[in-house]
Amino acid sequence: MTSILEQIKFDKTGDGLVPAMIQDVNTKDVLMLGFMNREALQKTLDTGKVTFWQRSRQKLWTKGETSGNVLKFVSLRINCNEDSLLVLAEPVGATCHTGHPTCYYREAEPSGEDWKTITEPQFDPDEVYKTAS
Ligand SMILES: N=c1c2ncn([C@@H]3O[C@H](COP(=O)(O)OP(=O)(O)OP(=O)(O)O)[C@@H](O)[C@H]3O)c2ncn1[C@@H]1O[C@H](COP(=O)(O)O)[C@@H](O)[C@H]1O
Ligand SMILES: [Mg+2]
Ligand SMILES: [Zn+2]
Repeated sequence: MTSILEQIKFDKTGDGLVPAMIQDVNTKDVLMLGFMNREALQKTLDTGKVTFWQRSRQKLWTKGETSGNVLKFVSLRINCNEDSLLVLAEPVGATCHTGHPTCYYREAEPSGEDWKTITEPQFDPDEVYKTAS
């Protein structure tokens, strides 16, 4: 096991997970937030593809395994308290399963009454995530 992993406080919330925010290394856009356990982070480091622990399915999930829209791992940052991660990555295609480049594609102003869509979808989700049946 890589020694940098030893410093990360995976046990804080009792589920062996830390939040992992993904940022585009070039544009600095915030792309998505997922959760990692040791195994997910080790796989990320080993393969160079950002991999999460998906809580509902209780399994490892390499982003892009269906869509091909992977996140190429570039580097890792840790916060002061060592209980969350910032992953710098190079996205291949749009990150969000809605087709938007980032999962954070809606914005509300302080005075606003609704969420405004601030990016354009880059693909049609029905095409990319064809329903298996
Ligand atoms: N592709 C995505 C995807 N891309 C980005 N995200 C973001 O990733 C976050 C974490 O994923 P999940 O919510 O699935 O994981 P979790 O929060 O641990 O578990 P639950 O919310 O399911 O309990 C989401 O909140 C989204 O903001 C995605 N969440 C889910 N998917 C699904 O993942 C599947 C595979 O897609 P690809 O990885 O692109 O091939 C498809 O079925 C997609 O619908
Ligand atoms: Mg979720
Ligand atoms: Zn999304």
